[in-house]
Amino acid sequence: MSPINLEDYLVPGTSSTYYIPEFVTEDEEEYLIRKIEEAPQPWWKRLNNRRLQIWGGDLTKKQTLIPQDMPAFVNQYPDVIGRIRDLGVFRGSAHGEPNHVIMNEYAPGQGIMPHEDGPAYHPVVATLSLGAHTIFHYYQYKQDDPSNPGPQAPPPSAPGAPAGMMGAPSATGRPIDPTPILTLLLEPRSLVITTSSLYESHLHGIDEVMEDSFAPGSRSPGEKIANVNLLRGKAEKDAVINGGFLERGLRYSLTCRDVEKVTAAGGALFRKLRG
Ligand SMILES: O=C(O)CCC(=O)C(=O)O
Ligand SMILES: [Fe+2]
Repeated sequence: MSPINLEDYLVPGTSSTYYIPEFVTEDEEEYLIRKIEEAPQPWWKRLNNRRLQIWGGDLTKKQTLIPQDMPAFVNQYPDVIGRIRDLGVFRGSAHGEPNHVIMNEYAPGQGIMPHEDGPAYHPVVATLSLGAHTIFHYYQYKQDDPSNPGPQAPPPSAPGAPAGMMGAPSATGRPIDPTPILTLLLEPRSLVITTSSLYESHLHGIDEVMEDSFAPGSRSPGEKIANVNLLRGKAEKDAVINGGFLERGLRYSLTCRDVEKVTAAGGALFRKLRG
């Protein structure tokens, strides 16, 4: 693949969010999905509404990584980690490349509530989508505006916001504005890179829906899809431009980050214990 010029993939209307379609090929995607599905059962962690695997080690309560080797299918072939390093987006981070990956699995109807990724990480996340598309929303906290009606009276401009979310307090206890400030369509095989204030002071989430409609008046009307001109898939582009819809499928996301603090002995100890 020829070197990627990041600026060609800047999401319009943002200063530091990038969307790179076809970051891996269809063959690489198929291989990665096979490896994910072949993983031994104990690698999976089951949450209320989805399953995930954590690669690169566990975080302590003090937000320090106890490192473990990444599976070869992420840093050898097809070397997703190396390709992300070569983009240069982690140049200012402690290790210059991601050392930690949370791999989420979403069945249709599953998603993730708006949240922040938190302070353990250098404030950059690169997310590879595999298997199916999703719609990814960024949110801001409600402004401290005395004229703001507050959580009891959500603005009418938030059609179809997920139940339980309207003015819901976040993990930090601060109410969230339910109208997304930015919405992206993430195609399978694409990489999205979130940095700066969207990482540090905003939230992100995925609605729990079986399909995404782009019709006028829906939650993600076509004109709100900020990366429409960067999309590669014909079905995806047509749905967005013509106000159609896309059914959700089984999606995997590899969220790649750099944990700044790492214990020195962890990896060696782990390798010794494993023999
Ligand atoms: O699946 C995604 O694209 C997002 C996952 C996410 O936000 C997270 O793991 O923190
Ligand atoms: Fe997240």
